[in-house]
Amino acid sequence: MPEFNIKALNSELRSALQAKIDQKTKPLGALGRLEDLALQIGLIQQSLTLTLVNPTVLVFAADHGLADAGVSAYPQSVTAQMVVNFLNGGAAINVFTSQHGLELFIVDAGVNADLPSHPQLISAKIAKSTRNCLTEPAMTPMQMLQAINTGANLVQQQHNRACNCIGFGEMGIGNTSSAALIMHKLTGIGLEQCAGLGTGLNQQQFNHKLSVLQQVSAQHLVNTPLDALSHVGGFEIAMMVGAFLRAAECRMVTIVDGFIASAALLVASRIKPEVLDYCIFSHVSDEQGHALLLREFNANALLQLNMRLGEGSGIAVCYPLIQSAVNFLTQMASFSDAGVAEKLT
Ligand SMILES: O=C(O)c1ccc[n+]([C@@H]2O[C@H](COP(=O)([O-])O)[C@@H](O)[C@H]2O)c1
Ligand SMILES: Cc1cc2nc[nH]c2cc1C
Repeated sequence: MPEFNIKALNSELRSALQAKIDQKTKPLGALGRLEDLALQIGLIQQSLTLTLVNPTVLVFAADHGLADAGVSAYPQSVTAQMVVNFLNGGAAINVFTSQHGLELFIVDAGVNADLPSHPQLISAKIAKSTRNCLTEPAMTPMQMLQAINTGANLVQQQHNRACNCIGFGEMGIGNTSSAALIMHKLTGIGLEQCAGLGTGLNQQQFNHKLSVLQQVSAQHLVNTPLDALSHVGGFEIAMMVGAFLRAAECRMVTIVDGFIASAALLVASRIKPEVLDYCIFSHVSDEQGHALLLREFNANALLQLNMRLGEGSGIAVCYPLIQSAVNFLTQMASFSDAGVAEKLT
């Protein structure tokens, strides 16, 4: 496992940031959670002058052997088909990233198909799909480490081209099952609360998914977060673990998407709890386990839109709020600039 040198946010600038926020021409506290965001971003960037440079979404795509067990409403082939859709600009994440000026790259972490080369596609396939964890570990420890390293290196490349704000999306038929299993193994919360309807199972199909997940869980004794990741994870999830850790190490503003991304963050945070200091939680997904998982992080997501898409869509949709937080701190007049009288004491 690579070493990640992640510093917890230190509070040195907290009072100066708070003073700057309070001097803006508004009643004290009137920008609510935008003020909390500005403070967090200031502590991440160790500056009173916030910037968002080359904001980027990386979408990690991979297939899951467990999809063979009938745990999703869609066939495995949809993973590759959606990657092609991303490359053609036709998916929700394309629309929302271009709407808000975010860069978008798709990472082939382990899609079960040969994909065309494309300027937005990063080929980093570990294998064509994980193994079916109903019968064997999803990946070898070597594959897991390769995936973690790849995720970290891809974020490093973004950091090297001055990107200081990043989010991770995913695409992988069957990956709500992997995410639920990871959550269950690491938190002890019952599978019936971790699993959900994913891409849209009916009640009977959900019962089947739950019984498959119970069988999987009984097969794998795991003692560490990395054990859970290799036994029941996915290549896209493992890459996101490395990505979250490196983003925090590089002091990047890191935006968290939905249930699957949060399961990756759970693994990362069990390795380095300080990673959470760098995270902004974009939304609460409609996937059943997500609200409970957010509670594990003590997180209060910015949006509740009943979305359950993945792809990084929550990141793109909440990005303008983060921009507003940065912009009010950098562009609003202070009481003295504007000659506005301050609060009566
Ligand atoms: O991000 C979420 O919270 C989320 C919730 C439900 C489904 N998804 C997406 O749906 C796919 C996984 O669903 P499933 O049913 O195949 O496990 C995968 O491509 C995810 O991006 C994503
Ligand atoms: C069509 C489709 C699009 C998706 N995007 C993320 N997960 C997805 C799952 C499906 C099925």
